Amino acid sequence: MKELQHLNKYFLKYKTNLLIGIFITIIARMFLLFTPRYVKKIFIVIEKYFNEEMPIEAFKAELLEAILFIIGAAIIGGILTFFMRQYIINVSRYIEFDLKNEIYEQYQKLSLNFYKKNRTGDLMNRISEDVGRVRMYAGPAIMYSINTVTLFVIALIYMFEESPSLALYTIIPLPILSIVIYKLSKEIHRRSTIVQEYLSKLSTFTQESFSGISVIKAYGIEPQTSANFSTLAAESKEKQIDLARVQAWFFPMMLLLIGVSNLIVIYIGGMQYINGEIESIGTIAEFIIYVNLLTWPVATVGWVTSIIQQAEASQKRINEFLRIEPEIKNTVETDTEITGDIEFKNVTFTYDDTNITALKNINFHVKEGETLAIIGKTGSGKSTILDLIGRLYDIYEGSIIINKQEIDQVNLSNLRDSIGYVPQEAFLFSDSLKNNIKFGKEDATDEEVIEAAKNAQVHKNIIKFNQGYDTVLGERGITLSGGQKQRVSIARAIIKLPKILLFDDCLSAVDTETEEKILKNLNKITKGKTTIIVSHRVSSAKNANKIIVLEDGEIVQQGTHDTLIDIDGYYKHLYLKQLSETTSK
Ligand SMILES: Nc1ncnc2c1ncn2[C@@H]1O[C@H](COP(=O)(O)OP(=O)(O)OP(=O)(O)O)[C@@H](O)[C@H]1O
Repeated sequence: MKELQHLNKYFLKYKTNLLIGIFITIIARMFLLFTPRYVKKIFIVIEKYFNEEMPIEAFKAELLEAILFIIGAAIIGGILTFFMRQYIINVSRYIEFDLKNEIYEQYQKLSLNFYKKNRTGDLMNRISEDVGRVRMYAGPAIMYSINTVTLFVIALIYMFEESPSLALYTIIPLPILSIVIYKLSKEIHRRSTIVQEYLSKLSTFTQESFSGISVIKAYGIEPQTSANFSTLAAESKEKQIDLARVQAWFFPMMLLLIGVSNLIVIYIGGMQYINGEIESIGTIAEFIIYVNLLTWPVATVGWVTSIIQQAEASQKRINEFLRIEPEIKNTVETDTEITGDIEFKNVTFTYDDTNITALKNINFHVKEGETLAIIGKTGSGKSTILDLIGRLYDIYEGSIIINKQEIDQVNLSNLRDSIGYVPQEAFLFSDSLKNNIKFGKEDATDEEVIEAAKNAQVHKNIIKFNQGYDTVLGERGITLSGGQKQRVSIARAIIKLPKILLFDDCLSAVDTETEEKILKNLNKITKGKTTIIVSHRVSSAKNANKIIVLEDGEIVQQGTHDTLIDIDGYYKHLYLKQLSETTSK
């Protein structure tokens, strides 16, 4: 229960609703327990009438009174049960909502490293399945526990008042029932976890085959994919059948134990009646109702125990995430005005998960409004430089100076707000094109969206779609070509008119002619803004104020286009190669 203490703050938050719910539960159970007593009363009245100890009028009046009481208690009990669920189950839904938000907020705070170390499925499970299990504790488990305790205490008092020995015999099978249900619930949970795993395997498999359908078709491997699917589906079916087999035991076991309890009451009660130890046969009827009323609550003791165990395990997993301190923290509360002056001083950076030293002793300085181009082979560390400027990772060797201040002394949200970043792999949301562009600036007008799209050379493509800017993109923008996606992504970054623009090889999928046009537009837009362009093409770099060439994480050349084409090295090589490619076309 230690882990579940995390929920106490929520119980405290919703204490009023919870207390009302508990109060209503107690009252509702009291009404429910009127019934057996009045059933006994009816038996006594009937016995008296047949023994001619009561006149017919009195008999009718007493009978009517007892029946009305039973009906009244059932109606009131029913209404109260409705409100009991309304209060307690609703509290569990509020807690579920709060907990989901708490986890989601924590996810947003955590750095990229966290996402690399944890699988997406795991992250999703914590917020859906684990929270779902915890909710079962916060709602049903609490409700059924109060229900059981109240019912049990009141019924036991009534039963011991009537006949202590019969009461004792009646409750003997109940703990056995509880244990059996507990064992069954545990086994059901174990098997349903396996079923759940198979269901996620199946959905991952189908999702991947749908996303990769073009590859599957191109390679003609549909029969193989279908066979793999059938195997997985067959295994999943077996697990479902395993689960159904244990579940099928649940009700027969309950019925068996209720039957045994009823027999005990009838047998022992009958003997006691014959021996004159109990005054009326009505007592036996009363006890039979108690047994039936108590069976379900007692069975829930086992069920609730297993719910609490599952909730504890789930909350433990949730707490593990909630306790993680974000690696990248904002330590500056006051606003920092970002001008766009960026300097790297002896920066060496190693990714701690792969131990790859992506940058070695990097030094450069881009002044406000300047353009820096970074050229280099794949894996040379270009993207890493951009990630460090956005402080997606912290460095431990050297320093990154923004606005003449160490990067960790700059207000993190100000820094990120002032960056327009175009990643290497454009990611578009399943939303309209307009909203995808406005993502960079929520309050942008339609004119601003169009202007940004024009500058990114994608406006003409967009207006060709039937719904223009309102065209909704499928998952990851599958309806757009690679080059179109890149340009929408550029429009998203430039609509913000940020102080710093970071382009990570984002023109790789557009032809050189369009690249030329975009670069020309960018020239206008990026006036006064610090721009860093990562590219494999000399055409993207040639107009930059500074060019650095990276190799294996080190700067091997730096200068301007004019100086670098005169020096023998990677840049000149690339320039001549790309020049000959253009002229041979
Ligand atoms: N998130 C990461 N975690 C661990 N290692 C990484 C990560 N990102 C990059 N690396 C490693 O760091 C090195 C530099 O990668 P980086 O992406 O910066 O290169 P790049 O020059 O941008 O390459 P490309 O032109 O192919 O995009 C590579 O060896 C890469 O495997």
